Formats: sequence, structure tokens, C-alpha cells
Amino acid sequence: MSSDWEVRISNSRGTPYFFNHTTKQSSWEAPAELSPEQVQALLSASGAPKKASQVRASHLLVKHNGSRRPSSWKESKITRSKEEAIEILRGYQAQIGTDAHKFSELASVHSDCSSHDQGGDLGLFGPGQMQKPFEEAAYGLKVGEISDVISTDSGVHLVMRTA
Ligand SMILES: Cn1nc(-c2ccccc2)cc1C(=O)N[C@H](Cc1nc2ccccc2[nH]1)C(=O)O
Repeated sequence: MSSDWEVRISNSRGTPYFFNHTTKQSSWEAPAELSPEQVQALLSASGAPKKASQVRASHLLVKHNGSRRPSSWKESKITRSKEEAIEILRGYQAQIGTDAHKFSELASVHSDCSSHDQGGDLGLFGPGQMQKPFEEAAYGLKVGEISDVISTDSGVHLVMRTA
């Protein structure tokens, strides 16, 4: 019965799992017999931390000669060093401050990501979809906040969380 299930927190992983106290079954995934509302109620009752399922973010990317794909809509062969890329990005960071409109304006002109033509907007994404440093930066921001310079295999970025 669905009422036999409870959520416990794994000691080793620190993450929630589902335990049936009648059958003694356990599962990392929510049992199919539970409705989304029942799953949410069990998770809330367990005190498991809520992670936003998806976030939306924009970014301004400056690639360098060590980038995974050292070319972009602007330059067919990007040869600047990572240090030079950071210096360039710091210049944009100083112009942007905390101004979201300025962020999108500069991203549309200067970002080496193909999302430049959307003002750097990447749309909604969930855990596991973006490179880890980018995901951690985006999830660590409040809506409207702009990150400091972060680095991924693609280059160096400023990230702005928008939802
Ligand atoms: C992840 N992604 N979304 C778009 C995108 C989204 C909306 C509209 C147009 C393009 C482009 C990309 C992408 O990977 N672009 C790469 C550069 C890049 N690398 C990233 C790593 C993390 C997040 C965004 C990133 N963008 C490229 O153009 O070489």
C-alpha cells in the first residue's frame, strides 16, 4: 500500500531514498505506485532539502586557446590565452555591475556562445545538463544575481540566473 512507504536519508550519500516498512523494500527512485503529490509529501515530511528542479540562466562566454571548441560565430580560430580571456571578461564584468539589461546587451555582442543572439539566454535546464562548474554556479545564484568569473571546458563565463 502506498501508505507503507516513507522517505529516509541515506547516511552514506546524504540523499533521500524510499523505504517500505512493510516489505522492507528500498529504492532511490520514487515507487511507481506513489502519485507525484504523495512523493512530494513524503519528501517534505522527511526534511530532504529541495533542489530547484530546473533553473534558467544567461551567460557571457569568452573562449580561449584551451577551450573545448576554440572557435565561435565571431572568430573561426580563437588564439587568446585563458589569462587574456579572463582579463577581457573582467572588463565586461565592470561594465555590467548588477545590471541585467547591460548583461544581455554585452552577451549579445561579445559572447563566444551561439546563445549570443538570445542575449546569452540558455533557457531552462536541470541537473546534469550543463558542465558541472556552470550548473553549480547557476544553482548557487539567486534569481537576478550574476556570478563572478567561472571556468568550464568551453572557456570563462559570467552567469546570470533569470528563473
Ligand atoms: C549549451 N548551449 N546552449 C546553447 C544555446 C541555447 C539557446 C539558444 C542558442 C544556443 C549553446 C550552447 C553551447 O554549448 N554553446 C557552446 C559554448 C558553450 N559552452 C557552455 C557550457 C555551459 C553553458 C553554456 C555553454 N555554451 C558553443 O557555442 O560553442
